[in-house]
Amino acid sequence: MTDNTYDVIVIGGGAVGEVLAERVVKRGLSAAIVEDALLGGECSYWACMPSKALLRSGEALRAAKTVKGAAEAVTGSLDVQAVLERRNSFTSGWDDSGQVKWAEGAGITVVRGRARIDGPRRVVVRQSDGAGEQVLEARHAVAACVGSAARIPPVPGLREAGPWTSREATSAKEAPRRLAILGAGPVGCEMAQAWSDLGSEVTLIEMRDRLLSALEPFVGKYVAKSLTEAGVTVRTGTTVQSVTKEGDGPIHIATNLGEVVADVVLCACGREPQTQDLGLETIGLEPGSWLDVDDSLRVNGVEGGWLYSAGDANHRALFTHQGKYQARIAGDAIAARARGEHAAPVAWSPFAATADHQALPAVVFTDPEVAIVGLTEQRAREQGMTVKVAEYEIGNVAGASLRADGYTGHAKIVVDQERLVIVGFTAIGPGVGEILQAATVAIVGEVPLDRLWHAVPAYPTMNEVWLRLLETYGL
Ligand SMILES: Cc1cc2nc3c(=O)[nH]c(=O)nc-3n(C[C@H](O)[C@H](O)[C@H](O)COP(=O)(O)OP(=O)(O)OC[C@H]3O[C@@H](n4cnc5c(N)ncnc54)[C@H](O)[C@@H]3O)c2cc1C
Ligand SMILES: NC(=O)c1ccc[n+]([C@@H]2O[C@H](COP(=O)([O-])OP(=O)(O)OC[C@H]3O[C@@H](n4cnc5c(N)ncnc54)[C@H](O)[C@@H]3O)[C@@H](O)[C@H]2O)c1
Repeated sequence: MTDNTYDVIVIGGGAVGEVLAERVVKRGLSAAIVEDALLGGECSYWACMPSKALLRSGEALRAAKTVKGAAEAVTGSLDVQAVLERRNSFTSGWDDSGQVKWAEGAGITVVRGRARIDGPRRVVVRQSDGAGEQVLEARHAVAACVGSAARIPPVPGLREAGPWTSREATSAKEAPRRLAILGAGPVGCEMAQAWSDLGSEVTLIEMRDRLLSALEPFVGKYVAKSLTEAGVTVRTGTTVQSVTKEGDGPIHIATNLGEVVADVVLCACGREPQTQDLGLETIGLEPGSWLDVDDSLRVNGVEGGWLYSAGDANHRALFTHQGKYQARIAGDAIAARARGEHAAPVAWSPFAATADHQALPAVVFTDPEVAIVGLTEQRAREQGMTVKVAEYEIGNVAGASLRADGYTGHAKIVVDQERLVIVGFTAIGPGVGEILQAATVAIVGEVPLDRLWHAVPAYPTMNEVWLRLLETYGL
């Protein structure tokens, strides 16, 4: 045993790596996190937190405008500088010393540098301070929580135009005059909302025929309508052919439906793995690939089963909350196996991230926001389920009409006809993120509809949509 031996070595100190390290330490193991950049990762500095901070002020302003009495008091517009300063406070000015203090307080060793795997249970770190290389050994497990990076599609001229990725879009210090966004997934739609609120002329370009195309079709229509009303130019079914930028001049984006001119182009076209230089070839895995894991987050195809991966790096569910859930599951599985237990990843046991498959919740923070958990109707049918759906206009419930004059929103449940349980829930409307957990509990708990009928929503809250959905379904 040397000083550089730990029970568990976590590569990547994003939100997910931090939770995994904390979990194993709480279970009595020693742990080191190797982090190359800022401890806290993407979510804290370039993703969830700064993006939501950029969005919140506009949402609050609009919310006040939808309540008569309060609306009359809104006489100004957003203070852009104040919004950006508030965003900066959420990223602690891109300083991770608070996170390092937390980790050390939790009993985790933080090693600064770029890590690569060098054969079984061995990690070599190129130290950030230039001091050379350090070799770490793991007694029980290495967990690769290395996250993901923005994907730049192979469009001629795009890279040369110096596009923004989500990193620049969440950390920019001023609003571009004209912003073109490629891709209308969660990143593209949220950033269109945020920078439009902050004064940019935004054009949102999506190659598919609707926004947020992985979700129920009504979602994309609502978001397109609200973004258009906010002044965003929405172009769906649009293929980018080439991008040209000459000197300091504007960027010209040639598409199948004409040209878009912008000062900045943001690539919001999905994510790619960060495993090119992780040393995967030393253990028989393919560099540059997502890490394929079983339900206990153990990487498949590694002899001895000592390598785990949680969070974006395994490409199961690219959300902070779900990555942290995986980290808790992986941490418990590692600790149990270190005690000599089998820790079989049986569905819904402490050692299986079962919710990744059946109950993945998410909120897209456009205005109105989108809340989803479980399967869409189409996905459920593709999985061979016989389903019946119920839909309801949320504005008809008293709680929603009190919340905003002219509240507009829509909700849908997907019910498995064999088991008579809800397998999917989607809602769009102001504040729907706050009613999502009820759906998650119903799906995870596989609560039978005839029992759910007795879960009475308090009046007058937006939760009453649950009663209306069940009535529309036929109860
Ligand atoms: C704009 C945007 C907004 C988002 N908003 C939300 C949201 O509102 N809610 C939500 O749930 N999700 C959101 N997400 C997704 C969320 O950010 C990710 O799912 C989450 O950050 C993944 O966490 P992670 O720990 O797996 O990876 P990361 O946060 O990427 O952390 C990985 C860490 O590993 C380090 N690293 C990588 N390779 C090495 C190496 N070889 N050696 C040492 N260190 C290494 C990196 O420096 C990094 O710090 C958003 C994503 C984006 C892009
Ligand atoms: N609120 C949240 O929880 C939140 C917010 C942002 C991101 N995220 C996470 O981050 C991940 C990445 O988000 P994302 O939006 O970058 O990826 P995504 O894969 O969800 O969406 C990318 C979009 O870009 C489109 N696209 C791809 N290439 C294109 C091209 N050349 N031209 C035009 N359109 C193109 C795709 O059709 C798709 O609609 C998501 O999977 C999500 O899990 C979550």
